Amino acid sequence: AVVAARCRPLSARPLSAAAVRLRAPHRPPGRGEPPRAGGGGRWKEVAGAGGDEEDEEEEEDEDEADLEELLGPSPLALGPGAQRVAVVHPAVKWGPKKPPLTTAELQIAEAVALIDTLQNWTVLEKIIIPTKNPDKKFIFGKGNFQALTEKIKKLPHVTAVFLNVERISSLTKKELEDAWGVKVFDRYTVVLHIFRCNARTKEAKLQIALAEIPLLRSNLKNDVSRLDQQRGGSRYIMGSGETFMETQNRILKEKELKIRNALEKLRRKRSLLRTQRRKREFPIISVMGYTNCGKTTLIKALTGESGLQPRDQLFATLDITAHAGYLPSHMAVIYVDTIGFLTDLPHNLVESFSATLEEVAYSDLIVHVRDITHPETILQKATVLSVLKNLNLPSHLLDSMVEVHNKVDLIERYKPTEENALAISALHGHGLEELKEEIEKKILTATGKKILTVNINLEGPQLSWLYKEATVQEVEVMPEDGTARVKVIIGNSAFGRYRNLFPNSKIFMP
Ligand SMILES: Nc1nc2c(ncn2[C@@H]2O[C@H](COP(=O)(O)OP(=O)(O)OP(=O)(O)O)[C@@H](O)[C@H]2O)c(=O)[nH]1
Ligand SMILES: [Mg+2]
Repeated sequence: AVVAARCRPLSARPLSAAAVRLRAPHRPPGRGEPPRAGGGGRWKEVAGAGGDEEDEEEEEDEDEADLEELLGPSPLALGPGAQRVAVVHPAVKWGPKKPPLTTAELQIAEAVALIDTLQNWTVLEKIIIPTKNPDKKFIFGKGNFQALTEKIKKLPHVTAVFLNVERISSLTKKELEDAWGVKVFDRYTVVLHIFRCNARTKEAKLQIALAEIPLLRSNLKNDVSRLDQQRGGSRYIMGSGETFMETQNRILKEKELKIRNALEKLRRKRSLLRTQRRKREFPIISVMGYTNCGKTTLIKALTGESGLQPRDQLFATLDITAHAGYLPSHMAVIYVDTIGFLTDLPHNLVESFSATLEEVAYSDLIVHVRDITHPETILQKATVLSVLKNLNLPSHLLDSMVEVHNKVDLIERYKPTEENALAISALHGHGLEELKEEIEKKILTATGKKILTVNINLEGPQLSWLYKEATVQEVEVMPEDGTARVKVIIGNSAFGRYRNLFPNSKIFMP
């Protein structure tokens, strides 16, 4: 079912609590102790980072006021109004600019999917227009542009044109709007609008505000050149010695700095969270993939967490969230849900979210989910891999990545062609046991943990030591001689210490 977020201006929505501290629902689990039995523990990121709570609260109130100012209504917000859209796709049919691995039809289908994501926007018309070089100012050749203009003018119900290019300059936008008599949006504006509709946490909102700065800057340039023409030269603001352009630029720069600082602050708290996760030694698994491939659905299936909301919508998830689950040997792990990728996602937008993605570098394993039913699944894979490559992740993370082919319930007798790929249906729960086994294998390698059985004397301190320092899975008591066989998951260093402390304990390696 489509549960699209209703788009309201930012200011109308209350700011959510800062998303920073990792806290289990009831009490924080001790080391090696799973977050909650049964595989459904919900991990929330909530305000405050521990330590001196009162000071923090005061500081937070101040921050809150600052943030509210930064996150005030944006001049670029498109507003909640309905739009009836003509999607225009400039198609390069030949030459070096022709995109590989896709067709104009598939590209326009994705553009339509982006528009469909917005609740009260509808696509009335899809137009593919050939062009040699979509990067040119007017995108189309003269003849094609005229034909297109006539076509658009004959569509009286259309209120906006979505020009499926990464970005158009505000000057071009204005000229096109004048020629067509309707609003014109590029991919950047549409994706930004979707992000704005879906942003829930402060961090996501700040990232969007940051992504807007380059747009505001280029708008400013045009406003100023228009003003200059109107005013015929008097460019200084009285007495300040600063031109209008300089003042506005300074204000933008200050705003950008404030946003970056606020983000930095949130991130510092997040790194604390990371240390906490590390301390508890829960392996971290980042679930990544193209938007709408089923990441959230998979995490929901793996953790049994009912609060997660997968949606048939692009960019449903904008915030990184952590969720606890269990592997077959009862090892507790944390799955991290991430923002989805998109081909030709405007560069600035990716950049503003890349700090969020940098978190991935701290995980122990990446699971790459693919929607194998999507006609562009190969292009999507290439996009995801190229973004991952640009994140400068440690090479062992890229090498150990688990590739998952999702939605196989929609294809009869699906068999992956890629070696090592696992076929699953996150929605129907097929293939999840095999996936968990595979994840466990890789996690054990990545974290240097071992699963082994040790023989202990029940009268000695071994058992309580193991409970404290490792994850105890099974205890089989031998009443006749007062010993027990204990199956544990244990890290390398703990294992070394165990051997030193209890040299006589018998160890059975698997
Ligand atoms: N048929 C089928 N549909 C699935 C499966 N997994 C996910 N879906 C559907 O695909 C859509 C997207 O699922 P999500 O889990 O929200 O995808 P996501 O990757 O988290 O998407 P974003 O957060 O928007 O990037 C939803 O409508 C899901 O019900 C599957 O195994 N089979
Ligand atoms: Mg999601």
